[in-house]
Amino acid sequence: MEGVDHLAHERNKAQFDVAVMKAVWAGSRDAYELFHRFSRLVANDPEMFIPAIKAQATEEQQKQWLPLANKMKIIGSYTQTELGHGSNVRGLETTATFDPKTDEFVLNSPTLTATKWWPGGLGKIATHALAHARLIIDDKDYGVHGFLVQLRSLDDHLTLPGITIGDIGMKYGSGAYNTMDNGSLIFDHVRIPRNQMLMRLSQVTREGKYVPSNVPRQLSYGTMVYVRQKIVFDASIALSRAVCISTRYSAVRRQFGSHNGSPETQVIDYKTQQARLFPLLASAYAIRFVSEWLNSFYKDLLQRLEAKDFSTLPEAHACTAGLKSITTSVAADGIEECRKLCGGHGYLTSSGLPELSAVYIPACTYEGDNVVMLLQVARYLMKTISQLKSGNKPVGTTAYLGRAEQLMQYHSDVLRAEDWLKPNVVVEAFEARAARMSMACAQNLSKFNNPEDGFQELSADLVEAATAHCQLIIVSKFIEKLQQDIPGKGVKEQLGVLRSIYALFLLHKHIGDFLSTDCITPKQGYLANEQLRSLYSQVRPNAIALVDAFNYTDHFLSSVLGRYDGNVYPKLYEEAWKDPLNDTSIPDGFHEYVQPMLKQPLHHGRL
Ligand SMILES: CCCCCCCC(=O)SCCNC(=O)CCNC(=O)[C@H](O)C(C)(C)COP(=O)(O)OP(=O)(O)OC[C@H]1O[C@@H](n2cnc3c(N)ncnc32)[C@H](O)[C@@H]1OP(=O)(O)O
Ligand SMILES: Cc1cc2nc3c(=O)[nH]c(=O)nc-3n(C[C@H](O)[C@H](O)[C@H](O)COP(=O)(O)OP(=O)(O)OC[C@H]3O[C@@H](n4cnc5c(N)ncnc54)[C@H](O)[C@@H]3O)c2cc1C
Repeated sequence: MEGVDHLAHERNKAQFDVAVMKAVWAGSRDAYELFHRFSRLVANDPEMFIPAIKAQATEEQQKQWLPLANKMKIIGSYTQTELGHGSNVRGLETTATFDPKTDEFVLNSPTLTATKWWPGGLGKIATHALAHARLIIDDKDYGVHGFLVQLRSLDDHLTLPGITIGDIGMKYGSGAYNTMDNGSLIFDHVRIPRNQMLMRLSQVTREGKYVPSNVPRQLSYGTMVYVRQKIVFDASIALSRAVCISTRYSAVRRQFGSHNGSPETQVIDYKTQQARLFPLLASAYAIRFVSEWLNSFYKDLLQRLEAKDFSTLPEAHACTAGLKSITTSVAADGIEECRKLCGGHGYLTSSGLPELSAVYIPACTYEGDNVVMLLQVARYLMKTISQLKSGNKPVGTTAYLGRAEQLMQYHSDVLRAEDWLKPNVVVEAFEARAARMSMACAQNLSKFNNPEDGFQELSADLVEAATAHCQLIIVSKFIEKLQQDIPGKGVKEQLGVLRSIYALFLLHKHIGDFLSTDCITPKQGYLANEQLRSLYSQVRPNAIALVDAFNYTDHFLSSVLGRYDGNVYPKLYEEAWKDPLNDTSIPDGFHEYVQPMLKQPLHHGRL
């Protein structure tokens, strides 16, 4: 019935102050930015074009281009990936050759695989590209740099001479990413003025002299680092949306369990449903808190870069790359699990889950393929370990590697299930696991004469070590979050339950790592799982309130299953009738194609 809150009985069970939890969830961002962030998932380009100009253009170039971009007088596309290269930026083939006679660069796509391919906005709407191309001066290749290129006339939007542009076609399912004109672009000797090479980091003089960057060349990758830390925040939005839908629906859905006419059992009360759903609920909170930390870490990096302090740049790259990888994988897999948690109705478009999945899953690929990103983390870990011998004391997120010797001797002293509720017990186990996995890789790498051969041979193990490292970061930041002052009745207690669920779920899922590195005993692993079950029972009465704390409107969720009022069945039925297929009783084509078959005479009893 309209206006009735079918989940009121669930909301009344809450054991904490929901208003405070809403503020904890929103953190430093207001509701607008939460919405704005998610809506940008499919409108990605101003997302990158403008930050890239800020990161790579001189003050003078920024003065010229930023006002135009900010006021949408030009529409830019971050045009890096090509048909033949996306992950390997240094392998890009587009060229920008300096012509000293005319003081111009000539942009060209020398091969088919040099075709720019994927950039958002490029296909139909962008008027300008921030094109990444190999800088060539006097036949010398100086590597990939950024160039601002006008693609279309600002009068009639037609493509300019030498520019061939198209959309790359339909993408995955009917998902919202088909509203994004990811495009293709071929340059045929297109000339641009020299001052349209972004020259904050390195320059080309009028005489054609290359002035190399006096800062780490990787700063030219700065926009990707910026977006990767944003993507971690986006992962918390996408996952929490799916968890909100499936939690509310799990409380509405009843199946089996009726005795003598009693109501059937709410599926949220099944331990299997809890074991699948509650770790995702905990993960949404975990990702939100690590994204807050990462955002502050990134802001600190920017301040340091302003002061030419590059000390945290390698760690910032490793953290943004690794956390982007881990959190997008968890969110993408979690959205699919939430669809399954909703049974058949989860597969309906009106559940909001298929669309959410279709629009979200490329996050595991764009802004850095998730495996390639974890390999970057692995390189960073191996480098950190190789520097231990020279007395280098790791700090920050690798500080635990400075205690690697001690961690190699670690054995968990967990005796009872509740010992796993102690944050220090958990962190030690996760540090020992991560340290031992990285040290084992470093040990094995040292057996190879050619370190690069070793790295390739061991890359699967290295990815697992990088995963362990990133999961340690997320667990640690969740624990740190709860060391802050958090007011409100029961709020910290509930977050403590989620923190333990997040960590012990990971321990259970990756029990092989913990056992094979001899960090814990099988018995201690069993006790962790025992404790998980008890934790799920503690979440159960608070589950609806914990997803209410995301503060999402029904409009934002766009899900019949995730409605705040839980009034699912009437609305499911109502939605179905909105489908144009139900505008007529007899479907199009029936008379032409089906009826003739039905009318066919029977021959000897056979059609
Ligand atoms: C809502 C959001 C919507 C987003 C829409 C999607 C938009 C996009 O997809 S835009 C295109 C994104 N493309 C990518 O992310 C490409 C991924 N590839 C890369 O970033 C690079 O090719 C990468 C890092 C894998 C390799 O770079 P490469 O220059 O070959 O470096 P590599 O040789 O591996 O490492 C050299 C050094 O640079 C360091 N380094 C590499 N990248 C970075 C970085 N970004 N910052 C700092 N240091 C870096 C390495 O750690 C290494 O350090 P050290 O020498 O100390 O070991
Ligand atoms: C929806 C969407 C939007 C995008 N928007 C943009 C945009 O706006 N601008 C832009 O420039 N680009 C954009 N891209 C492109 C995107 O950045 C690239 O697709 C992404 O970086 C992955 O690169 P790739 O396609 O070359 O994958 P590949 O690297 O070819 O990956 C293929 C497989 O090879 C593996 N692999 C690759 N290298 C290694 C290695 N060294 N070791 C082990 N395994 C490896 C990968 O793990 C993966 O399994 C977008 C892509 C998508 C899907």
